[in-house]
Amino acid sequence: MADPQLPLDPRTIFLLATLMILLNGAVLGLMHRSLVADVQPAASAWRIGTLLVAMGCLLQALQTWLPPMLALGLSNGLLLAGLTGYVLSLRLFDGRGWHRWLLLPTLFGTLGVLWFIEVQPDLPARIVTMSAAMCVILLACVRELRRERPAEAMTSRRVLTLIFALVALLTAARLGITVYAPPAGSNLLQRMGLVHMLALLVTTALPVIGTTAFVLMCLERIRGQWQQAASTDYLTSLANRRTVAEAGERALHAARRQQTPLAVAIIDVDHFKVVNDTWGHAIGDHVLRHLARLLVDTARRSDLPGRYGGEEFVLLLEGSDAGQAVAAGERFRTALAASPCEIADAPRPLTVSIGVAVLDPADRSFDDLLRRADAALYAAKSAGRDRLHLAP
Ligand SMILES: Nc1nc2c(ncn2[C@@H]2O[C@H](COP(=O)(O)OP(=O)(O)OP(=O)(O)O)[C@@H](O)[C@H]2O)c(=O)[nH]1
Repeated sequence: MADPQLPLDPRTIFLLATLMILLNGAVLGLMHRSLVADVQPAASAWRIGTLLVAMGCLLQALQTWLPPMLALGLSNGLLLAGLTGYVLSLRLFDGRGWHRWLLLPTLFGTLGVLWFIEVQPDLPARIVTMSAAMCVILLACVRELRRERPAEAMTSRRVLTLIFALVALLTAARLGITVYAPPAGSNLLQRMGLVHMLALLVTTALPVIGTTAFVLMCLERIRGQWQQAASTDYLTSLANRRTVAEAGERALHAARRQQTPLAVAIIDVDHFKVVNDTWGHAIGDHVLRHLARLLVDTARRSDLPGRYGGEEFVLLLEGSDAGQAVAAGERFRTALAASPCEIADAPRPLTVSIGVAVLDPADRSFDDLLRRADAALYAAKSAGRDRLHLAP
């Protein structure tokens, strides 16, 4: 029966919550196959967590018809285990795994609740135990969410952090109020105060709102992966041709505006066909990755190394004049001479030819600058390879 003092009957809240949580979990289940493989384990753990919370809510709703051990002990245990599923899900989302310490708050909370039902019936102590265990798990979720990768700033992740932090805060408030003004009687459903009611509402809303935020987090991860795939070269992970062209165009406008120098170097491996023909395409790929690593290692932080296609690399040198650009190219040639690539268990010397061009008032676009660097590269090849040429 509805308590006339309360705006909502707690049993109705629990039943509605169970339904909403199950529907929300079902949406996540339907989406499962559309998620990329690396977020699927996290999504599965989230779904299991959601299912456990839903079962916990259902038992809470049915508590007047069930023995207290079953209704309260099991439902509280299921709620805590479900929330632990969320911690595990967030760990899996970031590539971390299961840890047995994760089970401790659920064990402590469930055993505590059972103790204060069967051995020493005490409603305030039960609420304090359950709230304390919940707070620990919710704060563990906040902690996991705050370990954001710097390159992956996600709005949905911050929203989810806020949701978990808010529920933790309300649960802590419920704990505090229970300590200072313990509720009388033994049945919380019939004696629920406003803070208890609010904490209950927010806790039951958590799986619903949280699942939406979690789905958005998965989608943001997928979008990031697509952007990464579209802007980088699959073999070397360097910026691809399109990214370099876009960055080059932006750099050209900035250089014109700020009257700063800009240069570009095109680097081409000498006789690369021989590598492929002698050792096969896989070794050729290995050589290209070796060169890409060296290029990254020798470039300054402000330079953009990229793969322009085939055995051709490019280095965008913002703020570099002719002297600095030539020095950057020679630095790479020297590094390559000092680090021959390991092929078939032996170091094989490789050489490159480099064409460098510095921005000129006559260049109308980044393409013009590249064309001059390409002509300089051609001159370097024609002059016998293993050298750098600066475009006139
Ligand atoms: N392994 C591998 N080979 C590639 C890739 N892209 C292009 N190539 C090979 O790169 C070679 C380029 O050969 P060429 O254009 O004749 O140039 P080269 O042998 O380096 O000769 P020069 O540039 O004139 O010194 C070809 O054998 C291509 O098959 C790739 O992604 N992986």
